Amino acid sequence: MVGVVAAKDLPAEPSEEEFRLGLRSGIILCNVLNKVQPGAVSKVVESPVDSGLIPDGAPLSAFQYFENVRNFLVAVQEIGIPTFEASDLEQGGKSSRIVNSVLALKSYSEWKQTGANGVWKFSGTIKPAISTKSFTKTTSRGAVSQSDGAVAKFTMARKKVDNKISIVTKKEEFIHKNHVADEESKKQLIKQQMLFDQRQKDIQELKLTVQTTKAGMQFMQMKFHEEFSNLGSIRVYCRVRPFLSGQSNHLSTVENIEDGVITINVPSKNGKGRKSFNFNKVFGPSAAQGEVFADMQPLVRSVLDGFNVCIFAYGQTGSGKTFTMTGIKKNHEIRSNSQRGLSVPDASLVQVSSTNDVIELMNLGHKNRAVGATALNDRSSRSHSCLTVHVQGRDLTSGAVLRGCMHLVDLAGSERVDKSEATGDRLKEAQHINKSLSALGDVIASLAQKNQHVPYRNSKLTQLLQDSLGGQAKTLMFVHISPETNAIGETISTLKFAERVATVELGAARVNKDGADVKELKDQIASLKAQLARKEGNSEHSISGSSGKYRTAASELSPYHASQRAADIVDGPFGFRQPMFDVGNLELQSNTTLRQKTQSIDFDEILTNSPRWPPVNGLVQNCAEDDDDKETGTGEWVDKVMVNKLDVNKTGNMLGHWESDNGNLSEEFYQKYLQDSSKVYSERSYNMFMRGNQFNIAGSDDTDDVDAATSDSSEHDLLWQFNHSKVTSIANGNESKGRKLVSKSAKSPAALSKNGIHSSTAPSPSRKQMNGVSHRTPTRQPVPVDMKRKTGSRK
Ligand SMILES: Nc1ncnc2c1ncn2[C@@H]1O[C@H](COP(=O)(O)OP(=O)(O)OP(=O)(O)O)[C@@H](O)[C@H]1O
Repeated sequence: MVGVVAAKDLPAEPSEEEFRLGLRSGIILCNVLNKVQPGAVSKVVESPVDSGLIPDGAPLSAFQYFENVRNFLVAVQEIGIPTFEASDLEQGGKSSRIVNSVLALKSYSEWKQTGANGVWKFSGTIKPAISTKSFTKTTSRGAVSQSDGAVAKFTMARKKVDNKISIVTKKEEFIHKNHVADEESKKQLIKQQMLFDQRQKDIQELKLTVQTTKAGMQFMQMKFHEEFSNLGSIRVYCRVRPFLSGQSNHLSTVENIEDGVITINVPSKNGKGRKSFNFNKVFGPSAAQGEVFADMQPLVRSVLDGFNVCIFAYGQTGSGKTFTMTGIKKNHEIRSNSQRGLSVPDASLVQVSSTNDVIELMNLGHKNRAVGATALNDRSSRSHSCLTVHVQGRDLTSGAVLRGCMHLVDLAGSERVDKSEATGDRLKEAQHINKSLSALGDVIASLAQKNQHVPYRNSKLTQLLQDSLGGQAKTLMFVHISPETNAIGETISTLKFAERVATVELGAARVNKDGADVKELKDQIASLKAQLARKEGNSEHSISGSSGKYRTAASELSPYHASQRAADIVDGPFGFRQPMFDVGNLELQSNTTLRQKTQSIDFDEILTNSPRWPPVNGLVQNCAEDDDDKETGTGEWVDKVMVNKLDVNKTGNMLGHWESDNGNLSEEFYQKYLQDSSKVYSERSYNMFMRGNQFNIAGSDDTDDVDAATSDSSEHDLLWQFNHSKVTSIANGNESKGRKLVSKSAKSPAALSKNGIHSSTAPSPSRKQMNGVSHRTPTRQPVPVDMKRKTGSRK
């Protein structure tokens, strides 16, 4: 049986648990009451705990519970305490204890603050108006009678409570709204977090893509450089000179320049035609020097990577070759000042401290290029000029040695002698120049046709360029043209030639690199050979007597001379991979006449007074290199940049008369130059000088001289045979005598004999083909057994 306890039975003060239970049970009571008397409690607040909004055990909202209790009490007040069936209470799932607890609540005049966190706090103004006296104890269906008393009071209280309730409700709504807002912002936050995560992921992916692309780019770049390095083929640039100041007619033959294509206006039957030429690059008349240099900078820089580089300027006389190669070919201004007299503002001022310094400077000035006025160029270079820079670097980590050298070749201009109005010496020069340029054409033609034999030896120029044209160097030909209409013939032939050059395929450019260990071994061998050679030199000294002083000195200088000299005589003064300084010394030894003539030269003095340059080891190392090492064993360069300037033809021209018929240097030469130089020249200037000497000796079999004498330098010399087949040229009968000679000389020693040249001075292609090496027996020199050396033929 379930009963309702009478007030007297109520505990004086319910326990906290009872209190909570009472509060919790408010909803049950309301439900039970409503069941007994439907509609008694109009509003039953669902417990937030029961509805799951507040997790069990969390602080409870007193209002929510209390509201139910209050509603129950109000309802009881109004309808009277009903009689509960036990089952009713049971239905509520709670025992009578609950009911007791609830009833216990009303016995308090004020609600108390209970609980630890204060959420229970309720400043109770609700005071149940039910008098405890009005409760009647019932037995089976215990009924409680309603008290008559404090209805009015209760109504007032109820109003107050209602007010409170509305406030509380608002607060609850506010809280609810906040809660909803919180939920919303929570969702937003989560959404943003997800977005952020996604972005992060995207960024990571992008980063990865960038990295991959970067790596790809680097790879491509590397490949490009690799391929560029290996390309090896000649690059051809073209430059158009602007009209010169003073020229009145500015009608240019150049129609258009665009992306490496230059279009020239050419006269044709119909009046005007056009012809386009393709090059790697074309610089117009307005191109500045800086622009040109910027383009060539990587090529120049590759010398530091151990490549051999050759840049040669080609073109008609006056077309701007020297301008490109030297920056300006400036006329020094001479100023007259009343106080200081004459002055040359642009001239260099060099400090000197000895007579030698002065002589050396004079020598340098003397060696500066001679120019001569022609009708086509009032300061025409009458020689080819070659500036060589040797560079050696060592990889500090691996110890590998990289060697590179760069040749800057400013060719003398080709010219039509009728136009240049050259006569006398000028004419000879012109013939000489045209002849060697023509030989260059032959070489290019042979290379383009992939001929087995390439006639490098037909001129000094082609000998000089041999390794750059056929070897593993990087070669840039810088072709120049004049814009004037009256130069159209030369312009077209020049461009045709250049285009032909562009088709030449060279071997892949190679780095001159020695591993540290190889280098060490080479040094050892070189040192041993040096000792050996020194011994031999000493013994020779005792035998040869008179020339002993010189020989001893020379052998100290370089034992390499003895074994290499003949090879150098035969194959040319300096391959591009040979240190140029070897050559001068070499020739001194190789020529007996010279030896006799130079006994008065005090080499000891030169050697003592001058720093040894290059180091003996370097020279000795060359000695250790046989022919097969030629590409890699390029000789030892000093650990600094060394600059040599050599005027190839100039030397020949200047000293043209000192090459006697028998191929030895003329007396006059020794007297005029060497003996003087022995007194005053430092080793370096001496070497420079002797290089020119070497050059002429090397050309002992050179047909230049003969050609120069026989060439008529007609226009056909300028419209080189490489543009047309030789057969055609010859058949046309336009071939100059000199040209025919050159062509034949390259092919038939017999032909040379016919023309008065000793057959043995000409290269022998048939022998080359047999063994792939050059066997040439110069008539003017004894040929040591070891003179064999690689031919100029490209392999
Ligand atoms: N790009 C240029 N801008 C201005 N002036 C130039 C340019 N190129 C050449 N010149 C001028 O043209 C003239 C001839 O040039 P340069 O002497 O360099 O020709 P070249 O081809 O070397 O002749 P040669 O073969 O006869 O020696 C010079 O006065 C030079 O200053």
